[in-house]
Amino acid sequence: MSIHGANGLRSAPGIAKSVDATAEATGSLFRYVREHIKEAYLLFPLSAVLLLLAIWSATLYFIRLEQTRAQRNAATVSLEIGATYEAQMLRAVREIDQTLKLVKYAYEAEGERNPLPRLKERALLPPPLLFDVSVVSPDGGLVASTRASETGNISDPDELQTLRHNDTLSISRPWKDPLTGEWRLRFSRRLNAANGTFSGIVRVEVDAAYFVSSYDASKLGDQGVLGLLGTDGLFRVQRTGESVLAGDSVDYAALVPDTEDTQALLLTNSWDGVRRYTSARQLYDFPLAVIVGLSEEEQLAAVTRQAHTYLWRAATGSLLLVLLVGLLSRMSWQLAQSRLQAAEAKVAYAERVEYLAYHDGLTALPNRSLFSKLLIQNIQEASRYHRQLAVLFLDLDRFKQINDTLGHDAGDQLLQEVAVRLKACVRASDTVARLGGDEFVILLPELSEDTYVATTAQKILSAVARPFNLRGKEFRVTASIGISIFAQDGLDEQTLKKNADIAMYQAKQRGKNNFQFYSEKLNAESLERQTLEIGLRHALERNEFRLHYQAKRDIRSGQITGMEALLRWEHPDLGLVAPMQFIPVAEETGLIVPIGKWVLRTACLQNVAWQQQGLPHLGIAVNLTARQFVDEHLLTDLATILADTGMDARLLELEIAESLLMQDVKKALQVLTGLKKLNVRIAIDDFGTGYSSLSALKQFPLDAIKIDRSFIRDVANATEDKALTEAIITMGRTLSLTVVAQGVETKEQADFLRDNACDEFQGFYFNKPVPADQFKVLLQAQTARPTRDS
Ligand SMILES: Nc1nc2c(ncn2[C@@H]2O[C@H](COP(=O)(O)O[C@H]3[C@@H](O)[C@H](n4cnc5c(=O)[nH]c(N)nc54)O[C@@H]3COP(=O)(O)O)[C@@H](O)[C@H]2O)c(=O)[nH]1
Repeated sequence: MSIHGANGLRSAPGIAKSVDATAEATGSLFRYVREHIKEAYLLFPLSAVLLLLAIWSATLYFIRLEQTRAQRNAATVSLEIGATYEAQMLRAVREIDQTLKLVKYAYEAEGERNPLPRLKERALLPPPLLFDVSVVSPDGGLVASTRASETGNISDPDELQTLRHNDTLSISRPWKDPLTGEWRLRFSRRLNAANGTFSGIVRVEVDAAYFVSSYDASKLGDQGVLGLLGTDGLFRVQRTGESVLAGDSVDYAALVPDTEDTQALLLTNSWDGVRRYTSARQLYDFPLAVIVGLSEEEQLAAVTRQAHTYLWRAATGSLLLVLLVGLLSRMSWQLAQSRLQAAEAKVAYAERVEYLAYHDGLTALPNRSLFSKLLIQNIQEASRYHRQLAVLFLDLDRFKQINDTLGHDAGDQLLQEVAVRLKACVRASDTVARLGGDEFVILLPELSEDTYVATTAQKILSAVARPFNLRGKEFRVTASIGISIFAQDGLDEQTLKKNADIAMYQAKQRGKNNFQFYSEKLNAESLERQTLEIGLRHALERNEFRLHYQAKRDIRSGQITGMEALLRWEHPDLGLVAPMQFIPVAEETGLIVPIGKWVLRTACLQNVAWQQQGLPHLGIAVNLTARQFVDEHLLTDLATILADTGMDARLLELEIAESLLMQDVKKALQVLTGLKKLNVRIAIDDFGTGYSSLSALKQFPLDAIKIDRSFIRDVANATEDKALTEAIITMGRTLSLTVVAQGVETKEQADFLRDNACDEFQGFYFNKPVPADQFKVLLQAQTARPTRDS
């Protein structure tokens, strides 16, 4: 707050505020001007203001100059006229006084009672047209006069009274002649008798206009004044233009300077209120002063007109300049604005481009690039301050299914909702990003508590698991999360992301809807899986797959009744890879579909080849996985393969796991019916593990069941397994299905199955899976010498 005044009084807060605000506004204005001074829209007006200042300064200067000159001139003229007028009046009054003195002399010295005729005769009197000379008795009676007939007021008691006691020149008050209406003046002197007593007066009467007859309108104008003022302050006569007046009273002392130095003063004349350059001079020896006045308005009229012309021109010029500058400034402003707008649009565009470069268009979350940058920054900080951070890799578990069944719009809606839920689960300082598809990644830069990561991961799982409302229906998805921690699981961005991905994969493997922390063990598994996956992608084209064949034998005769084609992968580095290792990877990646087609085609070709070689026409079984089973092209592909290879469909058996059929009975029935129409045989694989209902089994168009190896393993000893195996065989027989026991490894197992009327065996006890050439030998041997196992 500011303190004003020496008394230390503080100003009121409101005033101080408004002063501050004004100062601030002024400061901002100056700053703005300073920053934009080079802009034409400011430069033009500023230059124009300077130019206007110059124009108006010059105009006003010249006007003032001319006014001063005119004023001086008016004063000078007033003085000059005054000097001339003074001389005229002095002469006129002196002449009048001379006449009075002459008559007085004639009266007193020569004793003439009426000297007027003699003096007139000798032409010593002034012209009678203008002057009336009279002799008046002490009582005011007219003794003699040059006027033919004396009219009007001939006796003036004041005048008589004054001269009775004084022997001076008396000048009367002006009086108006009642006959002519003209103002008149009388000049008188005392007449003495021989003994010196008052004997009357001699008088000269004059038309007052005589004294202002020198009024020259060319010099004095219409409003000038010429006047004869008595020392008593009474105008004896005054003339303005054609108007002759008398009798006005003024302050003599104020009007007539008591000095030799006469000046013309600009005064408002009290008798008519007109401002005039007024000069006044007292007449030497007489109680009179001459007054000359030049009207200010008239004297300055020309200058005023000139000034108006100057002002008009300056105003016109200023207006034109303002208009021109206004126009130029406006154009320049518009140009600057459009430049500014273009620049702003450019900046906005750049910002938009940058935003798009770093954000996901669907969820508005940071994208992969931005996440990488943030992760790198946070790793640097965590490293500097010896802190931990966590990267959570999240993948939705059933997203593809929702996308496929509900469409991409619903999928997008789901992803947006997931993004919102994820953000709600973390702190503002954490980062949620979308990498693409249904993959999200979360950065927890500060792990305040040991349990924070796990708590957050669990919170996320719960949030995602809550139902989503898509297209008016409730849907549920789950998520799998992999977690890597800096610095224990990686020191750089790539490693942390990769390890979180590995952990996420493990979470998927472990049943989904869970989270896993990265570990070295996980890494090893992941590496192996990666190696397999990479190799699998090229295995077909590199012709690395082989088929081995395992015999199925009749339980009584021991004759080979058929065979199962089993896939093998000859990996260039890993050697022969077992199907249990690579088939799950092929299933997950979808590679099982082309690989499965290759198996079907190869098995059929081989079977047809053996038939053509004269070997027995035996059935051949091929396994189908879940993905193959639901593949929409399965039936057409199969029909094509059968047609291409010339394989008898009735000799081809497809083995489908019981658990797979039971997942979706309706769908299974639909596919099995289609397969059946192609005349292929259908066998339920791993029977006993899938908890089939009898009603479902009855619906399916089946040909065989293969009792799962786990029952056979202890069938000779375990009572429960015996009972179950017996029950399965009975059920198979009831449904008229061929019952095959798989995984038979011992004589005891074979005996038990034979005793319980199982139809066929398959297992190492008889044959292991072998390559085609070796299996051919088996077939040839059987053709030559039928065998019997008993
Ligand atoms: N979709 C496809 N699945 C296939 C294909 N080839 C194989 N598989 C599946 O891989 C699983 C493992 O097969 P594999 O390692 O070949 O094992 C088979 C036999 O070697 C094994 N077997 C046979 N007799 C015995 C035995 O006495 N003891 C014992 N421990 N193992 C034995 O059983 C496997 C065949 O089982 P099954 O298919 O249930 O008849 C396997 O589950 C195959 O399904 C393929 O081309 N496509």
